[in-house]
Amino acid sequence: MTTTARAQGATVWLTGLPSAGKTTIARLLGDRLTGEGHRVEVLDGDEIRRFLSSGLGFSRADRNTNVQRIGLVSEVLARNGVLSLVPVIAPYADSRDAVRARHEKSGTPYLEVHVATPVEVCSERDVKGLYARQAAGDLTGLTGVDDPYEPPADAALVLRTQEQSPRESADAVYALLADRGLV
Ligand SMILES: Nc1ncnc2c1ncn2[C@@H]1O[C@H](COP(=O)(O)OS(=O)(=O)O)[C@@H](OP(=O)(O)O)[C@H]1O
Ligand SMILES: Nc1ncnc2c1ncn2[C@@H]1O[C@H](COP(=O)(O)OP(=O)(O)O)[C@@H](O)[C@H]1O
Repeated sequence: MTTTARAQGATVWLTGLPSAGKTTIARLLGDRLTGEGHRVEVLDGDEIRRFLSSGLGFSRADRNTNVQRIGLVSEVLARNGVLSLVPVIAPYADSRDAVRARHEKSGTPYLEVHVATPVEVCSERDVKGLYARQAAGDLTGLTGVDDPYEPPADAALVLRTQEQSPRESADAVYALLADRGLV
């Protein structure tokens, strides 16, 4: 057991379109880190929206509120030694920048990972049927289709998941954490 004594936490924010692979990668990575003895939390977007952000929709203002709430929780966890994995779309650069600034203020590591799966691939995967609903006219404001997604200009890592297995993507994030001395 060489890693359990480490108290250094971090936020790893996985940003990308619906069905890009954010949740899959966070869960695989979380399992690996937990198995190695790290303290890990996955702040799942859907779950947060059922509780902490219940009542919020998908307007720009509501998405920003959602992201700031999650950013606050994640920073508190990370500051206290947890590796906090955040698979949340966070489509707006200014929202993500505010989360980054919150972490910088407390000297807490914040790593942005762009799960950069092209929209054509995401809409093929369509894990939750959202792309089909948008195409059928049953849903509007879908990120990457008829709502904005501002790709990060300064991501610590960009994942092209259409060319990788989920395990390879999760391992690439693990390698980033290792490179930063966080695992
Ligand atoms: N209009 C629209 N646009 C985007 N996403 C939508 C929408 N309606 C519902 N959903 C589903 O909501 C899931 C959680 O979204 P997030 O909290 O990550 O979004 S945000 O950061 O607040 O923009 C998000 O989860 P993921 O598919 O895991 O990304 C979507 O499945
Ligand atoms: N390299 C990869 N990384 C992550 N997911 C992948 C990858 N290749 C294929 N997939 C598949 O893409 C889908 C992504 O779904 P999910 O993780 O729920 O996306 P998101 O959380 O971004 O909405 C899953 O069915 C997953 O198996």
